[in-house]
Amino acid sequence: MSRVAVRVVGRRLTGAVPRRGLSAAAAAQHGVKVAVLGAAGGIGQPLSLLLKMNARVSRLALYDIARAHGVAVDLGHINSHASVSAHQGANQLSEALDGSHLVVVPAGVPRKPGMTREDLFTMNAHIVAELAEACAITCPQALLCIISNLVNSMVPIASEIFKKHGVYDPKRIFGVTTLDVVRASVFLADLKGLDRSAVEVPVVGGHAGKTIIPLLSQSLPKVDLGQDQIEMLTSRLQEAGTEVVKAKVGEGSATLSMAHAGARFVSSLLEASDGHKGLVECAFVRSEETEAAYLSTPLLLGKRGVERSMGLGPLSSYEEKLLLAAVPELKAAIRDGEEFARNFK
Ligand SMILES: NC(=O)c1ccc[n+]([C@@H]2O[C@H](COP(=O)([O-])OP(=O)(O)OC[C@H]3O[C@@H](n4cnc5c(N)ncnc54)[C@H](O)[C@@H]3O)[C@@H](O)[C@H]2O)c1
Ligand SMILES: O=C(O)C[C@H](O)C(=O)O
Repeated sequence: MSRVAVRVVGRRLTGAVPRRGLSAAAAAQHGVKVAVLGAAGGIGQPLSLLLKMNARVSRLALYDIARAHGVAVDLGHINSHASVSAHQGANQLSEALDGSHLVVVPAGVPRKPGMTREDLFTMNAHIVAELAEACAITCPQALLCIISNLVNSMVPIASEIFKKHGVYDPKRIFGVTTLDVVRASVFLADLKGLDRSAVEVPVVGGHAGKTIIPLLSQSLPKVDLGQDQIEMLTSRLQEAGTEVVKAKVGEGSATLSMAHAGARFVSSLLEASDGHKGLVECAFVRSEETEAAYLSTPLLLGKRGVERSMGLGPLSSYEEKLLLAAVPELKAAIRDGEEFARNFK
């Protein structure tokens, strides 16, 4: 939930601590390999660029069904630490994944105006299931970060595929919802004239329409808002993806802000894997908080992925109502994903 590392006291997050860098020598020693699946896409390219600049990444494997070579050669000319390799086409997927510590998946089809994220289910379910299966076979211990929509269904699909292969660890499979947190911070900061980089709003639930729930009552710093402002911010956040889709008039959905959000999430995971304490990010994971088997909540990150969920915290009555409305929608999306995975292959 926080771009800077945060200290955790109970479930409250207080005080920023400096983010520590890593020397190239230390990074080489750590030898962290990150694979990007869908690396030549609208998100994949800027995300790969940001990961190329991350000192914790020493090997960056770029996989796509097309155009991976060009992107890899281009990024390979940047004089940052990570080496870059290209893997193009299904027969090169396992070499991309081999030895990966973290796999990030922006592969899939984006929305066009008039579509919902649910409309992407069928196309992206096949893509995510195939990629998850390859991960379960080749790098079952890797942290798996799924960006592809519908996130609310894709995480259950990947989880079921891992279960089929007997390698499921719920602490390692994430639906990336960081863009919601980033947007909520911007929208709140702009409304109140605050420094955008100094505002954090936890966003829970899922990543589609009414399942996106900003917990404005738990913002840092605490901000006084009228009910009309809370409702305006909530509905803007729930429609923010559509705002971008409309603005791009048929050229896809959010890519640059998503790349930033994805790079932030990966960076937090790598930092926590490296032993840094107190890092909290929201993500869509296996959950016991509600009747929905998967939910986005703030998560304390540790060496092996999720250390523990920080829970939902004290909700306002409005936030409780939002959650109540989201749970049936989440359960349906999760059921669709699980059903798809059961019938896969
Ligand atoms: N989680 C979020 O917050 C969030 C935000 C924005 C977009 N998204 C989603 O991310 C996905 C990608 O968006 P985009 O704008 O980058 O789309 P894009 O079409 O620009 O890129 C997708 C890439 O995936 C590749 N691809 C397709 N099938 C593949 C396969 N089987 N294996 C590997 N690569 C494959 C394509 O070749 C393409 O390069 C969409 O589903 C979109 O809805 C999620
Ligand atoms: O809205 C979309 O389709 C893409 C993404 O989920 C977003 O929130 O921008």
